[in-house]
Amino acid sequence: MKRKSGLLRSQISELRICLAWLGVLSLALGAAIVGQAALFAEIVERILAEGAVFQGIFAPLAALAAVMTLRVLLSHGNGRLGLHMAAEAKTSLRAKVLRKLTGGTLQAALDGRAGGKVSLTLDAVDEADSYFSQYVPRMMETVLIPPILLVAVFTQHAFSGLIMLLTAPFIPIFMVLIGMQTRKKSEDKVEQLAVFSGTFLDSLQGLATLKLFGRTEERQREIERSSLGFRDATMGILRVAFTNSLMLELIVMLSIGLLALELALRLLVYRSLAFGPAFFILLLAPEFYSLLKNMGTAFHSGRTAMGAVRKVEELLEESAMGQENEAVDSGASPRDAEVRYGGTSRPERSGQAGFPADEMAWNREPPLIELRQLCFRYKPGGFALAADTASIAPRSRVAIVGSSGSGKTTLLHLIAGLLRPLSGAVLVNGRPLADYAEETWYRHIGYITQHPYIFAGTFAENVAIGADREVSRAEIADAVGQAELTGLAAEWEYGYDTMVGEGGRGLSGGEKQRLALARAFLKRPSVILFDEPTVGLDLSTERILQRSMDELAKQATMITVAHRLYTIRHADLILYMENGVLLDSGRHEELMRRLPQYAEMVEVQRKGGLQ
Ligand SMILES: Nc1ncnc2c1ncn2[C@@H]1O[C@H](COP(=O)(O)OP(=O)(O)OP(=O)(O)O)[C@@H](O)[C@H]1O
Repeated sequence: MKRKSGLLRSQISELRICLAWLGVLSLALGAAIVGQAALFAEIVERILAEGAVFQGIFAPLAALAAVMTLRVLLSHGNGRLGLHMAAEAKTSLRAKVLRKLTGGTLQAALDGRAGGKVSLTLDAVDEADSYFSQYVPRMMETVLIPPILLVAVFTQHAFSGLIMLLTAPFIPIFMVLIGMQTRKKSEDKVEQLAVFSGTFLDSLQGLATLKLFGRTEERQREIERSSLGFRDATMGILRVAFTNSLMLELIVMLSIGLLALELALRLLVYRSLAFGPAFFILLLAPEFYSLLKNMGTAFHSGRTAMGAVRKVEELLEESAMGQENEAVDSGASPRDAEVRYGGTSRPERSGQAGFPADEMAWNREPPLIELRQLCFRYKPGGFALAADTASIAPRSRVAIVGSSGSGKTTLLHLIAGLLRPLSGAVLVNGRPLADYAEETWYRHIGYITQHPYIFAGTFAENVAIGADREVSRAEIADAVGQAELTGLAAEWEYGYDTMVGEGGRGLSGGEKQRLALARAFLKRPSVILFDEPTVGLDLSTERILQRSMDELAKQATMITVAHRLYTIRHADLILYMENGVLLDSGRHEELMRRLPQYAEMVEVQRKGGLQ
């Protein structure tokens, strides 16, 4: 068994009380098993040896019924406790994962595959179930009950006890051997399953493309191949598992057989043992071995669960480390740490000055935003961004420009606080952004991306998330009107109550952006980040977008990743990015004069007719 992970240890320590109860129940269960065997042996001995009738065995029979009932109740209690522990542990693990995923930066959320994270949150956490519902209770039973049974046997007949003591280790040893044999096969199976699901999902997502290129049959064969691979891997494991359980049964049978032979010889040939104790030992032997066998089964589920918990732990460690580095580098405060770490205070970070959550009190008045020696990397050795200095005045219109991949979106995300710089800072009203509480900052920010997120819900609900308060239908209608979307909703049968997003009706790219605008009208942020569409929208949508942006910009600072010459020329400040470096900043005329790359870009855009 692998070393117990820190996360597992902390989960177990959270469940200390349940574990203590589990111990008490297991001890009582051990006593009940011994009592049941003793009473049963007593009754049989009275009937066979003493020829007792019903009156003679009434008392032990009643006691046996009571002990058996108690045993059932104790087993049930153990099961319930296991399930309770599993539920508690899963809730706590899932909460930890979700807190990390939602409390972290955009960067942490972007790292790795989305599917992997979903699988981690749902599947891996579910797999941890068997550790608490199976492995822990079975282990507790195996550690506590067999010694009780052994002591009981030793008190009756030491030699039989010795046989049980010597044969017992064969079962765990055999289990370990099976584990070693199936480990590689299980890993193969998981890999085959990943390949199979991957191929299947890819094919589904790209069905249209595959059809257009006439590649469906080829893909079908590939799916077939990977599904057969998965089947073979599963069958391989089942083959080993069946053979091994046969072997295991054989070991148990041989051990019990050996014990029975020894007892029979003592009883009948040497006559050195009475019937009662011999029968009692024979009743306890199957219980003893079956407990050890159960431990073997639990061992396997425990092993899988430990792997799953390890995966969860890696995710937690990864994001914790990433966030800590970023936060320390950017001089984040403990208050910030509290927001990002989901309330976990870190002792090594105390001593820095903290700021109250409502510190950002600019009362909807746009703040002064400054960039100071900003450095950022997604990954070591990868794309690097450097922005020395720039000052964004309140209510100004800023255009971030540059060629594709030059880092415009990255800079926008850094300004938004969605990414945290490795060094340097984004100053908001003279104070590093990291000093402010996340929720407070985001309350003042509006971000209109090229692909706004539309969640499954009604159209009205989708607009309403723009506000951080309860909003009336009239307010929603007003915002929708300002984004010039009223006509669209009016066409639908259920109007504002029409379901949109996943499972509902679809929206075009332009409609989605206007919905994002409606959200912004509802929120009225003092800083608006806008990722201008790269593809040309139709003329009427373009105009609506322009009018809406102009309206929103009256009371806000507008920072746009700009592609249209109109936006660029009318900007108060243009930030020109090249290969991740903020090369120059200034107004259109200034840059035209002193930055040949900029003049060239403008020329290309002009020729492209993007005005
Ligand atoms: N999550 C990420 N992880 C690693 N690298 C990334 C990530 N996002 C972007 N990059 C890389 O960072 C660089 C800058 O990307 P960015 O999206 O900021 O460019 P851009 O100027 O906005 O491009 P475009 O105009 O094409 O949208 C690119 O080389 C991109 O591949």
